[in-house]
Amino acid sequence: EINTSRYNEEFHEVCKLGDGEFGSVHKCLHRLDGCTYAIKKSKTPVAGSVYERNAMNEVYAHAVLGKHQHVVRYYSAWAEDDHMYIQNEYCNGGSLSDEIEEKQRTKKFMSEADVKQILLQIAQGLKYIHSQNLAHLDIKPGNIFIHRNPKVMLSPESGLESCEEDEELEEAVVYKIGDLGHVTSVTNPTVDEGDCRYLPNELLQENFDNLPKCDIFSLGLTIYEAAGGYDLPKNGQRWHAIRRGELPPLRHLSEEFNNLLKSMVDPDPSNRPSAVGLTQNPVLCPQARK
Ligand SMILES: Cn1cc(CCO)c2c3c(c(-c4ccccc4Cl)cc21)C(=O)NC3=O
Repeated sequence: EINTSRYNEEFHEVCKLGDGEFGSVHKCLHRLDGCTYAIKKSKTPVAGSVYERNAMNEVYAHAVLGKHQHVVRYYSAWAEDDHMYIQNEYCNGGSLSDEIEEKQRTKKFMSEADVKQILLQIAQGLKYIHSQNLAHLDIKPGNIFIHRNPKVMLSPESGLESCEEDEELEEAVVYKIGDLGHVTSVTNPTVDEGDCRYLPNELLQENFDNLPKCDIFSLGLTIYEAAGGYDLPKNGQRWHAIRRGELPPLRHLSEEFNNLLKSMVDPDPSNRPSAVGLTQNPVLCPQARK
């Protein structure tokens, strides 16, 4: 028939998850496999525009970044009725931005242990993205999605606990890097920078020599904000002070953790830890995980 649409045929639209100038994202139930997905619907970008390149970057990046526990999984993308659709893994816990707003509303800070967990998990996601010679370039709370696994009670006699010693046990709360619309190659970048609140100065000066360290800078400010470092400035004196490495220490966090955050936003990218360095940093995990 004329109005056959893969979107409507294959999926039942449950609810809207968000929208913006990019288009809209819905929580959708796949009629056949019974699984829930997040599907972004956006207007077909004008051929040759930066929007088209971003749209293609996003799909290429997802295709290259197959399956990783800390990167939102991609399933499919298609075009129909003058729109583009991308079908991703649905994360049921909202975004880190939602969680930060919740903490600000209830006047509760995240504990140092909580923010260390987020930092370690996202560093693992960045380690994977950077190992594929890609950089994300838009790391921020709104692009980190949360998935909460049901509590699986493994009683010892059940023998269900992981038989493989080194099997990555499903974590109760999993943080995942999403929105790959700004992802670009580290070696021959076509940079369309993300949200200026989280970007290092060198990127705005169009110095693309060390894009992975731009992600580290953005992650540092993301964690600083999650730890209760108030809303970050978009410009002005405070914006420049942070880019001079002046990050006011957070009193409820340890000195060593404050120093780690400070090193992540160092004005000199070479002084910032790499994603690999972060995943091995004893401050984040006493027994440094692999
Ligand atoms: C606004 N919004 C809310 C959510 C659910 C969080 O609990 C969400 C998701 C995604 C995305 C998304 C971002 C960028 C590109 C494509 C998608 Cl589907 C947007 C999302 C995505 O890829 N997976 C999501 O769960």
